[in-house]
Amino acid sequence: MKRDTDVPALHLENLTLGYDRHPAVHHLSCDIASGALVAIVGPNGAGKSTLLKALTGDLSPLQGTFRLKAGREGVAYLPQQSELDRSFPVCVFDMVAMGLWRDIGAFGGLRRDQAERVHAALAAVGLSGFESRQIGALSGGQLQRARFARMMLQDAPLLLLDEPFNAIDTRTIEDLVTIVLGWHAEGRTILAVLHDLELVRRHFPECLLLAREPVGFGPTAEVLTNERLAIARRLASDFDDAARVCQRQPEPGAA
Ligand SMILES: Nc1ncnc2c1ncn2[C@@H]1O[C@H](COP(=O)(O)OP(=O)(O)OP(=O)(O)O)[C@@H](O)[C@H]1O
Repeated sequence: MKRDTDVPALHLENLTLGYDRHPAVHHLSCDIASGALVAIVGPNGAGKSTLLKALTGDLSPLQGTFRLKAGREGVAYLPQQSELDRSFPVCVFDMVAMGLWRDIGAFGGLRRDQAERVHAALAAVGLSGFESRQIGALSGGQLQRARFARMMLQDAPLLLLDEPFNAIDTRTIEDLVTIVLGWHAEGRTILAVLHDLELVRRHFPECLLLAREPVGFGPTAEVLTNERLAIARRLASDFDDAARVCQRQPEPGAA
């Protein structure tokens, strides 16, 4: 009989994704084990954000399928930071409390224990004392800490992080990496789009190298070789953005 731990957190089968019928990611097949800590790496335009968007349900596959062990409601997604994040007239406490929306509903008030959870999440990311600050008045690093606190409260088994350390100073990156490693130690499954290969080699045991198609998936040291990185760069630069949906089948043994 299959044990629960044998079921992958994420099963991708010949997944092809794109916009307006133009493919952006081709023929991606792999199983991500429950509790895995996986970096998604690849050149600009490789399809990394597109993959995360599909996993959140924002984008329907052009071909192929994927299966989430925890279902859609078990996914927490941290998109790339944008100016839009700062434009809402909301204070840090209320923004972080949104991580509890499944428990409290759109218009519910916070119980005392829920408010304590918000304070605890703020403390865990080093933002105690910032509760009543408007989010538009936070630095980029502070805002990212608040977004991590909100994600913490979502308490999801599958976490998708899109460039979580982009434009963040070294000290903040260290603190946020520690939080990610804590989530991993709790048994959550984590997929993070990253560009800093040294950081990936130091902290992420597994890696998916993407260049519109999978170039490698597995232990980071085996995937991030000079040879594979060169293949990824070449594939990304050769890609025809105007191509129609590709009919080519995946090569045997490809990720
Ligand atoms: N909303 C969209 N509509 C049309 N094309 C899009 C859209 N979003 C992304 N694309 C295209 O899909 C391809 C993959 O983009 P994606 O953002 O997934 O790449 P990425 O690997 O995340 O890149 P980066 O490292 O630069 O963030 C690119 O050619 C991009 O122009």
